[in-house]
Amino acid sequence: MQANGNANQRIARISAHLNPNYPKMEGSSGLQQVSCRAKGGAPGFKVAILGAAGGIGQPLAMLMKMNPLVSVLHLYDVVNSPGVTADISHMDTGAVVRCFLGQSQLEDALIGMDLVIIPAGVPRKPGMTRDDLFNINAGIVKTLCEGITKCCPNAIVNLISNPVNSTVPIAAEVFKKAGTYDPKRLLGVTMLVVVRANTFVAEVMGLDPREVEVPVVGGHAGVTILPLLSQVKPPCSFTPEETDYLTSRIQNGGTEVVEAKAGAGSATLSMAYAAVKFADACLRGLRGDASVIQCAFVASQVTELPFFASKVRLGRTGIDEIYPLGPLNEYERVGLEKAKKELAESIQKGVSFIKK
Ligand SMILES: NC(=O)C1=CN([C@@H]2O[C@H](COP(=O)(O)OP(=O)(O)OC[C@H]3O[C@@H](n4cnc5c(N)ncnc54)[C@H](O)[C@@H]3O)[C@@H](O)[C@H]2O)C=CC1
Ligand SMILES: O=C([O-])CC(=O)C(=O)O
Repeated sequence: MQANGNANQRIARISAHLNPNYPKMEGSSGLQQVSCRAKGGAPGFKVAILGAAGGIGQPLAMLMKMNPLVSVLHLYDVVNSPGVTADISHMDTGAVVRCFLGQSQLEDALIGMDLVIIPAGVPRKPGMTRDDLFNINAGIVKTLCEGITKCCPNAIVNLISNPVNSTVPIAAEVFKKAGTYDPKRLLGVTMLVVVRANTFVAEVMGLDPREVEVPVVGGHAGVTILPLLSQVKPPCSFTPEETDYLTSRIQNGGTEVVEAKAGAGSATLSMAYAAVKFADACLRGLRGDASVIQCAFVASQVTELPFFASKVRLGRTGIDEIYPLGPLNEYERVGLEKAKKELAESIQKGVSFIKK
């Protein structure tokens, strides 16, 4: 009897981890869920993904479940998160996975998180700009960030939802309103353009993309995406034609995928890869690793604009240092002026959405 009692308690505990609605889910087999939870849980960080059932969210959840720095992984969405959680929780890696479904479970999803990754929102279709997503995604980001202010105001936030040039200022205003804003902890994820830039430069130069580092500064849409080809590592020199080709391909990489997917969304797999690369950098910073440097769209004094993407060093409390742009060539100086003009409007649009 005692043994059965303990076993039942274990099953209940396991099922509750998988879905906080347990035992409301009694119709489903508790035993089926026994295999869904790793024993104990590895030491590490607690990470929530908001929008976890989406095109980015699913592969992102899978890759975060594989990250040894993650001990607890909360998967939140307004639809389909139970299926994604059940699926991913069968992976025999250390992180414990928990499901959260619908607005009423948002706060539970966020309590105690160290890192919150937000890929919630609608993606582009051919013919749309990222800014065309503003009307829907601004409200989604606002609601999710209000949850963060209440439940994990000290978490690092990685914001993926587009238009990043406006959603990051929206998040900042929500946090300011709640009195929880710490600019060191809010990062717009621009890693995908860096990943693309490394790949495209490697292709042109006949290099291994893993050995190429291209700083990409500015923002995350069209001309606001400014690759600094004069600062590529290893040092490369490009003809004017190569510079034009690479700049344009990097700036339009998102559109290239949107068009190839022909109405079925935008980049999801490469984005999940980039998001995990970036989240891992944030977690290594939190752990105290030295010299963790990535590009991100952050509150910044690098230019006269209040937000700008450039290289940042990540540490125990988020951003430890924001690096200046370094020497630019004439092509990049012209690009910078164009980028700043569009960025200023997108930032203001985000700020006004909350301040209106
Ligand atoms: N920063 C970047 O480099 C990139 C950003 N994106 C952006 O990421 C966003 C998501 O893209 P996909 O995953 O392809 O879209 P998707 O439509 O496949 O997935 C979005 C998910 O968000 C969920 N969602 C909607 N409203 C929500 C809410 N209020 N709370 C929680 N979840 C909610 C949906 O249910 C869905 O599961 C888009 O805005 C897209 O433009 C996409 C690629 C790159
Ligand atoms: O292009 C889009 O809409 C999605 C995105 O931000 C990217 O792929 O860089």
